[in-house]
Amino acid sequence: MFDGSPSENPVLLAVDTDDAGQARGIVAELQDEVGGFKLGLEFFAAHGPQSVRETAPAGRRLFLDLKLHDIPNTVAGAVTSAASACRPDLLTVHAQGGAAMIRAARQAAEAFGAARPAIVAVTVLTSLDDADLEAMGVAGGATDQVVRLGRLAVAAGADGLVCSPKEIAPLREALGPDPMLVVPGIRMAGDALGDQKRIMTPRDAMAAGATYIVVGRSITAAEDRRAAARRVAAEAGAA
Ligand SMILES: O=C(O)c1cc(=O)[nH]c(=O)n1[C@@H]1O[C@H](COP(=O)(O)O)[C@@H](O)[C@H]1O
Repeated sequence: MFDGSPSENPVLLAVDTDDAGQARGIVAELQDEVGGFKLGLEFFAAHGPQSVRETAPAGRRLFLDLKLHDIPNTVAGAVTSAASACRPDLLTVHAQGGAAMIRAARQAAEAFGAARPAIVAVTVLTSLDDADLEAMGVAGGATDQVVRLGRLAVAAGADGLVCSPKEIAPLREALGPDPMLVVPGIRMAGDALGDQKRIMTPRDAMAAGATYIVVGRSITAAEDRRAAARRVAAEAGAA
């Protein structure tokens, strides 16, 4: 299976668009600057799995971000369908789906043998802060909740976790060096936050122990995307 070992370039570029031509253009322009590409719900809902496969370049990681969150049987079926159709290296589920759901996702992935996708569990979205969690009945703040969900997800068979950069250190302390930590909520100094609330720079996130960083608008919204991608990759320590 995809082992998640960091290669020279830990930057996964989030290609968030419903325009297939634009997505292909971004991939063609930046495939030498990043370690892989994330295609998510916006693209998948518009164009489906075949187009995901056609857009992902060979030799780069494909992160299929569908954030599956349903009963175990349904998630297992969705993992099977998505893995067959798209052959992703990484596939997301929501940790809040619970242990049985994560176990079912992992079991479904195992059927693909050595080529199986890594199951990565999203803990607490980076667009939420402590007040948002409190409003949803989660007391104790984002860090506690991320560590709680992270322990549960890894014990249930998740290969890795999605967390904000703020929780990398507490997760490493709780779970050690093994779980793959896939980290969005990345901004270069001075960039607009947009809807993100728990953020850090590429340099700080990598120094804290991220395996991969997920970067979208800091690169895709830049006037010169290639230069922006190079700056992010250089900060992240890419060779
Ligand atoms: O699962 C994710 O990738 C994800 C989880 C999360 O908690 N926060 C988050 O921003 N993401 C994704 O990471 C990307 C961040 O994009 P930018 O904010 O443009 O860098 C988006 O594609 C989000 O879907």
